[in-house]
Amino acid sequence: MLEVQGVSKRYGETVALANASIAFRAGTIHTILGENGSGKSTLVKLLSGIVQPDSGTILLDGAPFAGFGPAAFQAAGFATVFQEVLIAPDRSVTDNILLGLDGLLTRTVPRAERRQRAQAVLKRFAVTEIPLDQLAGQLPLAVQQLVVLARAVVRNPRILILDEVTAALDFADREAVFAMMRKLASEGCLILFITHRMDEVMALSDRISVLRGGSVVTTEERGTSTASELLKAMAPRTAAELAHG
Ligand SMILES: Nc1ncnc2c1ncn2[C@@H]1O[C@H](COP(=O)(O)OP(=O)(O)OP(=O)(O)O)[C@@H](O)[C@H]1O
Repeated sequence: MLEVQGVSKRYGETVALANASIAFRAGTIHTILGENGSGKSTLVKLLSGIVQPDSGTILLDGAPFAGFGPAAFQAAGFATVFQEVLIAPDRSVTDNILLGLDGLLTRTVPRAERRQRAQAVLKRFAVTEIPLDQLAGQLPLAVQQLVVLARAVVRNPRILILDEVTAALDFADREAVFAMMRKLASEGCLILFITHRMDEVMALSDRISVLRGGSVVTTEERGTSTASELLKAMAPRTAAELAHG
């Protein structure tokens, strides 16, 4: 469904991605694992239309995807929730969620229906009650992250990219987000999941790719490697130091 083929990206002297290739499958939760600086964020930015590769190709449904810029990627069904909470602080929760939809639609849909749509999408995963009319900037950071997640989900994306989004959430909301991820995947959505937490990786992933120094070390099915084998693939030296105390 989605494939990156031989993708490279440098920032000056720094190689962020080096000839990286991963084939993703629809209807899976595909985790990207890697230490800080291994290229995860660069891959996320590439698949969000924010950075362009120096070389290599993105294939969507078997054809090279020529679009550039966030709007082109969104139109093709990609939705990304970034690690940094990108909220419009002076707009209501409802407005923030419906920012995910077409601008014209959000202006023409009556207020009551706008609230209903925002409520419906939040119900899919937020346990915390979120006041729809409150200015989003006044909410705690974890709640803001749920609002941003709702903005992505309201678009019914084919490809949902979640970059460290669960870190700030409390336990109940995190579990609810995981349940939603599983449900979306069962409906055919591809979910790219970026996390540092090995328990989440082992519990949720259908497939796992490990990045190291911008290269893809492995792409494998869940259960192929143990958590410590994955850690070793991510950071062989750290894993060896841990093993030898
Ligand atoms: N805009 C930039 N300018 C210069 N170097 C950059 C830029 N963005 C990323 N890099 C470098 O590229 C490499 C890969 O970074 P990237 O952010 O993709 O890694 P990451 O695995 O997402 O790390 P983190 O977990 O810290 O977000 C790093 O060495 C980083 O310092």
